[in-house]
Amino acid sequence: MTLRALHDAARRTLDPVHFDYLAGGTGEERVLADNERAFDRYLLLPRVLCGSETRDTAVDLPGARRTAPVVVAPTAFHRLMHPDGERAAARAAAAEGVVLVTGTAATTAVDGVVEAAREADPDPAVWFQLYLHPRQEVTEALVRRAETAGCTALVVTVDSPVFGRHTRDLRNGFTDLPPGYAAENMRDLPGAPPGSLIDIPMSPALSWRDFGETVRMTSLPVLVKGVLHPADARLAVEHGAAGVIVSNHGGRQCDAVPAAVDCLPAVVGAVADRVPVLLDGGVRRGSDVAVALALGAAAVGVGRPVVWGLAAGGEAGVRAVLGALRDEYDHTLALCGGRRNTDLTKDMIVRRGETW
Ligand SMILES: Cc1cc2nc3c(=O)[nH]c(=O)nc-3n(C[C@H](O)[C@H](O)[C@H](O)COP(=O)(O)O)c2cc1C
Ligand SMILES: CCCCCCC(=O)C(=O)O
Repeated sequence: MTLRALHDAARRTLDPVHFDYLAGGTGEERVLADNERAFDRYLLLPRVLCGSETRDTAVDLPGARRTAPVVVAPTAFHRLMHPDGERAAARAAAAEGVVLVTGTAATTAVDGVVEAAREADPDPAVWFQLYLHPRQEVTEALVRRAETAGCTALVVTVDSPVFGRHTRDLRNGFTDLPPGYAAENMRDLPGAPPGSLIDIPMSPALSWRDFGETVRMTSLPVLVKGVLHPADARLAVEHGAAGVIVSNHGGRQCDAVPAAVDCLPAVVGAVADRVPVLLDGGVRRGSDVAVALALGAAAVGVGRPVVWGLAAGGEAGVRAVLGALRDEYDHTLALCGGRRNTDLTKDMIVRRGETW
């Protein structure tokens, strides 16, 4: 099935309020639209007579050597989308040989997510996405939970000093999870009675110092997610980040920022000689993966399409999305004369309408 067909199937399957939560963005959804549209502005300039019969798309990322430069970006509340929720996504990602990022707001606790990934691959790569808690002991408890579960890296999301105003959710009155669903990682944390949950508060008072303290509390590599400004990418590396994810949260935070891919070259210029730079936002086809890699990304994250697959077909649906992206990417790499990811280089990018 094509990604478009899976999107349509997800729309037919899901409660419209939950579909809106998945599909929507902040404000007038300008950034959401631009993330996808921006990829149309980049074209690939193939090289010829330099390819090979088979290609090696493997990638080395912090805490993970995987078979394709695609990462399942953290998306909250999978059990709203399919009864098997995060477990289905984890099995699919592990079976397809890609990193899965599960998160603070997952509806399955991180140990269950890693356990499910191990059903498909005894040595999976599951990263844990962390919203830093204003109380450091809560952040630390979440870090220990991820370490104990077997996560191989942490991802700290820094683009959410306050929660974005998701227009569709506000219109729909979708402000809380329905009964029977919870952000399970927030259960039994310090300061809460046994068995109870605590909130995931956003705090604009968090700083690079808090990020640095998180890096120091673990031996796992810590990536930072949600960087657009090259100066922040440099600060992230100075404070110990093992990788930088260029992201505007899929157009769900500030509705006046550039498309993620347009921010990639400056961040690559700032730090890619020191740490891997990843990108997410608007990746919908294998050629988008190739463009991002040619612009200097080590890998791309994919958010909504994975959840379309999950809603439409559970584990098989997620595998269909990841398999399609991998096949299209491999095909594009072949068409560009590449043998491996690093054969895609910046000189192979032209901007639509510009001469070079
Ligand atoms: C439904 C949904 C939930 C999300 N939840 C989180 C989250 O809990 N933590 C986080 O860091 N990013 C979250 N994101 C942002 C994604 O990780 C990612 O940045 C974004 O989806 C990429 O854009 P794409 O959907 O166009 O691929 C979420 C995105 C969506 C669509
Ligand atoms: C206060 C609950 C936090 C959920 C965060 C989910 C998210 O990041 C999103 O974009 O939605």
